[in-house]
Amino acid sequence: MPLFDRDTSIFSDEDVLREDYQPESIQERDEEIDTYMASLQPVINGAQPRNLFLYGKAGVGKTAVTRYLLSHLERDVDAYDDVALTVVWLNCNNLSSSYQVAANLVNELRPPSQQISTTGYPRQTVFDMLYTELESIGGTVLIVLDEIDHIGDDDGILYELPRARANGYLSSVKPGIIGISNDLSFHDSLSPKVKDTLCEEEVHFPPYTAGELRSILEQRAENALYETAYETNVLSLCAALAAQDTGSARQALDLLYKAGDITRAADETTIRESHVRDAQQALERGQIRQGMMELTRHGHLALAAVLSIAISDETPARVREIYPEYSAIAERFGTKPLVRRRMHDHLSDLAMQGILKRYARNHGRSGGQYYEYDLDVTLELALDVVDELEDVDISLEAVRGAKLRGLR
Ligand SMILES: Nc1ncnc2c1ncn2[C@@H]1O[C@H](COP(=O)(O)OP(=O)(O)OP(=O)(O)O)[C@@H](O)[C@H]1O
Repeated sequence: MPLFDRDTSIFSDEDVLREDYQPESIQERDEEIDTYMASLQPVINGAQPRNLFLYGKAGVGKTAVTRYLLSHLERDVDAYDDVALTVVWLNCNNLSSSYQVAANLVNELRPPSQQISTTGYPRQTVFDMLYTELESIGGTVLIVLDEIDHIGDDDGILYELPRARANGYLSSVKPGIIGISNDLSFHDSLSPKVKDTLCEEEVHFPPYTAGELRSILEQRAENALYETAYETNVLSLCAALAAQDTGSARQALDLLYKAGDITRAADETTIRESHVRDAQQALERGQIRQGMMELTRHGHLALAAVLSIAISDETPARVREIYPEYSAIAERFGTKPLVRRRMHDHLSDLAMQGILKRYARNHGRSGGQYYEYDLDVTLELALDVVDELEDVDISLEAVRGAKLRGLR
């Protein structure tokens, strides 16, 4: 008897639920697609492309829609002899300057044997190399810069590249930039010059509603799961949970995939609501674990302080109550405590990551505001995760100690 055998009851093609799967059609984004297509129209007309800025939170379809439209555009330009389109994708994660973006673009355009070092050249040299590469391609070149917000303040390339033709650096190529960002504040932080150029056209992708997520899930489930693999309300539940939390299609798809996994692991043949709820907990745990793993030492210490206060049932707690606990734990583990304000920065970061919850309170008549913090996840979950993090940071030992005290 084989050790492994094929899945015959849950997944007919589980790859369809994976992150990198490109759906053949896009659901529920008609308005955004209309605006997007209008912005791409000059390309098929053989004109200079417009620059485009797409923004919206994670998982709301920016990449999926871009891939879908650009693959159609690449196919459709074939019908016109006078348009040659090249699409270049660059993820700007970890690229924090125009120089780095330009150098990485050069490498995207060059064969592996002619790659350049991404440091050490004068800025203009790298830009000149980029212009040379673009000229050698010719035609229309659409440059998709995903996670463009990583470029930060050093955003000159977003102005210079689209203007390169007008400024005489390029002649045989028509470049256009498609910038994608899930940092909603990036748009406001752009300099007016860059904003005018890059944001010539803008498409905002709002979070999905439960109904929209349901139709995205229906389309995927049809190809990914056997017809009898799930109870009817399962898709609605995944859609509702994701809509209440983030409005992200990625989250909804992850929930369904995980629920299928849990069902399969339990040797059952039908995904039910309880599997979705278990999946939600498992994913949440995974996220918290990831968030905790990535904390700095002082992040761990600040979290340890809140956890130990939560164990004594004294949360929400004010910063001035958390600070002595934090300092005591830090000293116990041989780390010099930060000043209160800096520890507070760590508490804010933990709140941003969804590990802590922050409440702004007002001092009665005297005015002024102060903050209180509490766990944003159940104490049980946080402690379980901490228990699993055997090798993380010694500071979390403090929490284990507190846990034992609490149990006594
Ligand atoms: N309208 C849609 N129709 C079908 N599938 C979709 C739709 N929107 C999103 N998806 C799917 O959801 C997942 C996440 O979408 P996508 O990667 O496009 O999000 P994003 O907005 O680019 O997120 P991020 O900013 O994190 O990169 C992908 O698997 C994608 O195929």
